[in-house]
Amino acid sequence: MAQASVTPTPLLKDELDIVIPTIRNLDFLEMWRPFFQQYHLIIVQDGDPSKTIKVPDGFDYELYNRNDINRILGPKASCISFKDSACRCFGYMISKKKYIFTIDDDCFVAKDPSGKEINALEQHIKNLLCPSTPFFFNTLYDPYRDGADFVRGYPFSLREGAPTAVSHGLWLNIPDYDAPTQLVKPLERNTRFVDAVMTIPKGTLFPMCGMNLAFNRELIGPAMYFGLMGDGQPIGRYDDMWAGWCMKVICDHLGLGVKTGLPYIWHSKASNPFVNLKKEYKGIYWQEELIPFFQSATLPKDCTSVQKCYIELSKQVKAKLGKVDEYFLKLADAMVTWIEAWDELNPSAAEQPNGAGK
Ligand SMILES: O=c1ccn([C@@H]2O[C@H](COP(=O)(O)OP(=O)(O)O[C@H]3O[C@@H](CO)[C@H](O)[C@H]3O)[C@@H](O)[C@H]2O)c(=O)[nH]1
Ligand SMILES: [Mn+2]
Repeated sequence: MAQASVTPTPLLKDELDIVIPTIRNLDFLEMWRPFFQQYHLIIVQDGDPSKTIKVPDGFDYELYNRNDINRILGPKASCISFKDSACRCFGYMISKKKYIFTIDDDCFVAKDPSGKEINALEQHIKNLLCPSTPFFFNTLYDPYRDGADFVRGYPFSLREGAPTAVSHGLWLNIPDYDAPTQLVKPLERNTRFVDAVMTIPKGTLFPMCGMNLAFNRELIGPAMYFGLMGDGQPIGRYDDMWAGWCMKVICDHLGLGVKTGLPYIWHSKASNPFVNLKKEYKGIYWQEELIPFFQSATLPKDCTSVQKCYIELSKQVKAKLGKVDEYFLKLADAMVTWIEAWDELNPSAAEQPNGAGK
């Protein structure tokens, strides 16, 4: 008898939200339909709330514009950026799911060297569902992938690995370069597909890009604040960088893992490098002081939850970065407001030890 074809239920179908920050119609979803249609979308509409964002039929979504954010958060909405992709972190806060995948609306389905379309979401889920190796580097990269393992000399006491909090994907075509690099190399395209996933070692920071990113919201969600960027702020395009530095310090403290590498997406649009330069330039010199701050940041043992870690970090930001620029005094306060808003919207998960969910 012919077997009825059964469509497998996508992994984490009811445990993952896809968060998209946008200022434009979401036609890009058509290309992602085979991979995204079964998942719930959280669309964070930036800019003019009176503009209508068109979403292709057949997708299950909730959409929040600035009016919604102000209505839901009240005065605490001040911590959510306006006119910058940083607004996406509101989607992380309002979600009720265990996992988040966030993607920009100029990111499309890439193909691997064999020409097969890459299901980026599926790869992120694989990355998040298997452990990380932050305490000892495995030279054959991800030991949990099919066809790989721990190499000789890898301590057996460390082979259980650590829970994975973040999966950082990459980009073919337009790489995520800063404005000066973009200006010097306007035609450079990333054509190099590297078939690897690796854990970023404990004690090492990295430049986290928000355009193709997934994370375990119950393990690290409260640390994924994308800061004060865009309208009314002296800096932009450092939203994901700030979140990545805070997140990594907290992951290292709590013994959580962060992976980078597969999956790739196809990044189709180079934003204007001159506009980007205006947004980024303060960040380009501030980061020479920010990185040493994060590299030397330590959190006390009694910081056993992400919220406690984040509040402690905000105190250190206020104490040590205010001398860099008074912006960081404002940012430190916004970090506290973010946690207050997060706990208000997520009372059951508030103050879980080690960031664990309910
Ligand atoms: O004011 C805005 C501008 C854009 N968006 C949405 O955010 C993403 C990213 O926008 P875009 O692709 O135009 O800009 P990029 O320079 O390529 O973005 C990279 O820079 C990072 C820092 O911001 C960002 O995370 C990277 O992807 C799109 O979905 C826009 O619709 C917005 O919400 N508000
Ligand atoms: Mn882009």
